[in-house]
Amino acid sequence: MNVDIGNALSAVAAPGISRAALERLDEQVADAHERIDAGMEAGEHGYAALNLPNRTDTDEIRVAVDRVTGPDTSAILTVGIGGSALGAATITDALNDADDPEAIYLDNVDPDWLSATLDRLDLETTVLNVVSRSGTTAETLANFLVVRETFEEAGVDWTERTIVTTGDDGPLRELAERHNLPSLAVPDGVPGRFSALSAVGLVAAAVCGHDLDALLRGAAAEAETLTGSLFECPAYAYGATTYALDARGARTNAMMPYAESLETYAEWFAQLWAESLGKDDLGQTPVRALGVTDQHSQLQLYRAGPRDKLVTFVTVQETAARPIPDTDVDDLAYLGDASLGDLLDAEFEATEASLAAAGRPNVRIEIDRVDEFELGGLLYGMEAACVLAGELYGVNTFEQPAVEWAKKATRGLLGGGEFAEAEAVAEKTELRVER
Ligand SMILES: O=P(O)(O)OC[C@H]1O[C@H](O)[C@H](O)[C@@H](O)[C@@H]1O
Repeated sequence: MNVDIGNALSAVAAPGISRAALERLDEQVADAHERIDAGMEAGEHGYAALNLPNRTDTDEIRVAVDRVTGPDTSAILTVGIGGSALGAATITDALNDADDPEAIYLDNVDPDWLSATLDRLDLETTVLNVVSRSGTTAETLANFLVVRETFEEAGVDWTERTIVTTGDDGPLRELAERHNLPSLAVPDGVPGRFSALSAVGLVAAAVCGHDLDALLRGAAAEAETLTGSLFECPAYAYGATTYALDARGARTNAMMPYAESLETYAEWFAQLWAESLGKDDLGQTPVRALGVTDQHSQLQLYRAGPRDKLVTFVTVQETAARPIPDTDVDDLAYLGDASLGDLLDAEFEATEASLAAAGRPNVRIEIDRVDEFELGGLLYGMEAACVLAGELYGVNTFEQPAVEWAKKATRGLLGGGEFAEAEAVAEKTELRVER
């Protein structure tokens, strides 16, 4: 990926960063890089994720997947949530076409939606992919139990078509062993939201026939760029710029890919950014947007609302050729000389310029096309950017203790143990207005 931070400079935007401040920040980037490099070298928790391009065994994934797939595989149903769903979903949503098995992600426990999803699937030809790093996440295990029962009720042997990815121990690991299911391990030291380039993110891609090695090659090429300077490393340029802009008031980061196929990528980015950096009263709020759709929904606010935002564009250089047909309506004649890709490009350039003209900071991330290689680079680059930003903020990038509170409260409410957090739920302050 390439990154253009020109529109984040204070010469263009407010908030913005001056060239001199960038030079000073680059010294901090050099120190942070040393720390990251040492963490990678030692395989330390979290930093180990940046070693995945050279560590993930794609043959092992393919062998496991071969045990549950066949030429008639019509769908892959992934049961997982957060980091155990969003990386895989980003990849299959970006790369799948109509001929590939449908990739579905059960990352919610909404009973209406779950039932409707299961009702429309041909379970005989559906692969079940259960993913949980901890093996204990209530939503994932509850959904799995419901799905398993649905298979049984339909007379379909779920053990023949289920693949599990989980940690070395825990309830899911036990279940995989008891039923002799093909199973893969979440690699040591890799938090869920950094695991897209491991079995966690790649099983669904393998079932859908995508080139896992090209994904990893793209990530490895991005890893090669990690050096001690933001001026030489696109990932660090992005991480350092977002950090600097946040410190200067851009508290929100709107991730806006200009490709429908990258909509889920913005969701993945939101978890990466929020859970990694949102601690100690610090962190930039990620917002999901989509070009061009959200030009007609959110752009007004981004251009004229409070000066508390950075807009991050992701643009794709090559898109499919799809000419716009000629028309005899005079006012629309200009469209006939263009393709939909030309229109998309023009809309992106106009939006980027409109923000700059209003002095609103924005950053452009460019990828050549939406394919395995480029996507691997984008995912890796954003992870490295996040790790760098975490170093600059001085937070513990790889934990998410604040999420635990609600997990305990939920468990307590369902009778799964004594938790003080559950009692706090009953103490809610009310000021109700009823119809
Ligand atoms: O993979 P799992 O252990 O099931 O965890 C799934 C997700 O749930 C948690 O609540 C964390 O906040 C996420 O970081 C994690 O990705």
